[in-house]
Amino acid sequence: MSEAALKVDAVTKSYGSLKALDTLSLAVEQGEFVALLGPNGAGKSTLFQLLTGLFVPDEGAIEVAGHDMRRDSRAALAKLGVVFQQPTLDLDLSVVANLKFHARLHGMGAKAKARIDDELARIGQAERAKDAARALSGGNRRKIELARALLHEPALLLMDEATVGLDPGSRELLVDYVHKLCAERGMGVLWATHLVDEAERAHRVIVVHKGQRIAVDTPRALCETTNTTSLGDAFLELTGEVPKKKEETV
Ligand SMILES: Nc1ncnc2c1ncn2[C@@H]1O[C@H](COP(=O)(O)OP(=O)(O)OP(=O)(O)O)[C@@H](O)[C@H]1O
Repeated sequence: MSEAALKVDAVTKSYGSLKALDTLSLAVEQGEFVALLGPNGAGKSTLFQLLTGLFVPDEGAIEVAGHDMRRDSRAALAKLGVVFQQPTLDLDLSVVANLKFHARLHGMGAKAKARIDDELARIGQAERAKDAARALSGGNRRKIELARALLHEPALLLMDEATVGLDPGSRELLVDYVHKLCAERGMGVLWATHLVDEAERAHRVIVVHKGQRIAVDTPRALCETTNTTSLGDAFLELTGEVPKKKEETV
């Protein structure tokens, strides 16, 4: 069997007496789109901080494409692409300069230019290459962040609430594009969200609540086991929390 894009084995992380993650295990196979669905405070951000090497787990292990995050973090991180919830482009730099900076961080050398041109063209942003990032809409900035995350051809793409703040059209486009990436490139995707409609087309959905994995299955199987007819109702049944379908303005 081929190597998993991601393996998380019984990971625990506490802040003082609060267990933000409690012996959480999950896997993402190559070419698989896995949605990590949980209400605010479920522990999704904490998990992503561990997956990106910002913090280490108190217990448990993480492997990216066969590389242990603790023992071989450089190799593990080289196989990882990330789009964070918070914008991370330098708005004063051009689109292409933002991407070149990332390419240098990954030591991409001479092949960087071709990879940048290719990813920008695929995501429909080639003609914006020389524009300042500041001149782009929120949806287009997110596309540039995604193109950047793909430059070094990661085995695993992490999307951390990556649609927050986007209009419904841009949200849908991003979800579609990432599904296509899984199918065409065989990349594993872990898509963290609190929005149930973004998880509906996932190959598998992992429901997390209060730091624990409470269910993992296909959307259809989650409905069957909870005797419900929609993923939203299954989520309510499993967590007791009313699911969110779209960004709510406060
Ligand atoms: N630095 C911290 N110090 C103390 N508690 C924290 C810290 N970061 C997170 N927590 C707590 O840990 C729990 C999990 O938080 P986390 O941010 O990982 O959840 P989340 O699912 O990503 O939610 P959100 O979408 O609101 O960020 C919450 O109860 C949160 O209050």
